[in-house]
Amino acid sequence: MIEECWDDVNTAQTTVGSVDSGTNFGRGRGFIPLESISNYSDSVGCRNNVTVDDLTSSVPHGKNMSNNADKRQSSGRGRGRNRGGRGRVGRGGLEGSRNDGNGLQARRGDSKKSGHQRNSADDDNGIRSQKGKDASFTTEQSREVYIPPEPADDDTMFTGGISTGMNFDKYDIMQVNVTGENIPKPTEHFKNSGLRQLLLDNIHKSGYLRPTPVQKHALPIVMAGRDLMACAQTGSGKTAAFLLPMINLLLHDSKELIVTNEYCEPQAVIISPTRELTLQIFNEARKFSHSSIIKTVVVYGGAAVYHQAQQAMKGCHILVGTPGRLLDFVDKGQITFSSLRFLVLDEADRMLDMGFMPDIERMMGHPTMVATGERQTLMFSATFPEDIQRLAGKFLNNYLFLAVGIVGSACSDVEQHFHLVPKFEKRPKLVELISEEGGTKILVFVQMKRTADFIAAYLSENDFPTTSIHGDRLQREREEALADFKSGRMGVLVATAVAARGLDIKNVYHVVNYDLPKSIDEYVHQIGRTGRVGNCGKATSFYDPEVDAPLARDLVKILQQANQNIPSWLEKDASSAIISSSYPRHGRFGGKDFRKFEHQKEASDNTFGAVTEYSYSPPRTIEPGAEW
Ligand SMILES: Nc1ncnc2c1ncn2[C@@H]1O[C@H](COP(=O)(O)OP(=O)(O)OP(=O)(O)O)[C@@H](O)[C@H]1O
Repeated sequence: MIEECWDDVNTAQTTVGSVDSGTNFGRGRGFIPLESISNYSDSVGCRNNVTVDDLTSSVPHGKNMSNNADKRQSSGRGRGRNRGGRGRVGRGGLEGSRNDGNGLQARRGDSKKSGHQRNSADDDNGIRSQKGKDASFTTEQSREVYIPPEPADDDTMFTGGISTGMNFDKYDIMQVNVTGENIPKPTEHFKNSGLRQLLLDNIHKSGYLRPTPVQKHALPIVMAGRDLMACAQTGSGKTAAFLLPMINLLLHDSKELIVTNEYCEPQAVIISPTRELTLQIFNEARKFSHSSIIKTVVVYGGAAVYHQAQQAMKGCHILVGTPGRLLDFVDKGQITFSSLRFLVLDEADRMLDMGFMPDIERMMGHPTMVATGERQTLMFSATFPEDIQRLAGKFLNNYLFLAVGIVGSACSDVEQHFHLVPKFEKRPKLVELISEEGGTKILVFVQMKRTADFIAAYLSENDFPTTSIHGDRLQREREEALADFKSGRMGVLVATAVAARGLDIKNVYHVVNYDLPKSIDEYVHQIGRTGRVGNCGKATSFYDPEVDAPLARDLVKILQQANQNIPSWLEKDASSAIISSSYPRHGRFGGKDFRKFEHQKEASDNTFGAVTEYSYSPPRTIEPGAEW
């Protein structure tokens, strides 16, 4: 596979950490001229053209398609130019691909060399192709050999996090439940948590003053060597909750790092569902282990395999990866699990759903995988449906279950608004909303990749600097889009579900669900991109009764739990809604550990070492609305 990639280097356009200069706001990198995707206006916002069904097919319908292709080729702007260029010089060129009229090429054909199907939906729209693996490994997308920029290695790595907001103190009154045997006591402060000085220094440099509830509980649990399934609301510091104690143990009880010319044996593997989240966790791990001997490597789809292999072959204690790319290295014997001490599934419910479970099972069943009980397995998410909890149980050993707040509930710092908007009125409504707010730091979620491009182009044409992120964009473009949004170069980011989970972006004040997701859990994650670490945020959702009615009941429940206003029309829809069979039916609001412990009721003294349930009830309920 590496040879294949080297071949790519010779034949395809090579990008080494490139950030193109772009042009003006709205017409810089990532800008697609609206005229080149004019048939999309039919699909997204106007009547008398294509239908929702059309939107779900792989290429758009409409007779303008070939014209658009021509325009795209000749316009020479934005992605059309890049892709045309790649097609010309890359192996196979444009063969086997067709233009989707959006400045993008819908890829067709096979990838027989790898046995993988070409499919770009590895982490898109919450649905992952069974065939796709981390499909970018072998897709046409990877023909641009992308080597990501070197990660920061100075003090700037400590400045990326979000500063705590006015509601940070309210974390202390959240209800926390820990169930399982022999529960360690929570720690109140970082300084007496038992973390090593190096970690305390890095925590301090990161601007953390006090641990969040999930950190207070997870730190001693992980440091005690226990397995953990943890659920805490979005933006409440789950990443540090597993990284800090893990790095502490890797340093405190250090073991020889095993690496040869052929393979590397990481001591901790962290798996997450999307590339950008994986990259973010990698940077967090580097930040917390800064100035230590800990080496961290990242592997994810869409970036050059040979480059990642080179990094891994230098040896790493911590390996962060997306499942597909990680498995590819494992299959080639370049990464083995023989020295594994920690296995972390971030966004664990997503990692264990139907899309990713086969990959996870393959890893868990790998001949080199260390058995449960001999490794520590940690699972974290803001949502943890009961049926997924049950599935997860087989990968854990006598674990503790930690729930901060109501499992699967939305962050109460996010003000949630709903507008009844039929699909043909969404576009003007979005422009109205964005105009009211001056077009800055607004994250817009859509369901379809092509909708993302269309809306991004449309907003750009209307002088709102906008970019997009979705599974059909090249990895370089995805990372640039995110960087542009983070830096404020682009005020609006239109995203599919690739950006729904985990991404931690400063100053996102407003999330707009242009399209509501199909599951309530994804809704919780999407609106959780704002209102993080005690900051207030706002989420506005366009509710199209024709499409979204099956979600109404769950939405009402989420709004009730977060003490939010519930529009009467939504309540009405909820009471009359027939739950669609396409909607997940699992116990979405399973608020507790599904396991039953003998003596669970009797154990109320919370004595260290003898407790089966540690429960702390706050003296008063949280009423976020009162302060807004
Ligand atoms: N104790 C703390 N004090 C101050 N800031 C913190 C603390 N812990 C974490 N943060 C910051 O809070 C932000 C959110 O953290 P993180 O991304 O880990 O949240 P999360 O719970 O994993 O969210 P999600 O469910 O969306 O993945 C980050 O910017 C992080 O740096």
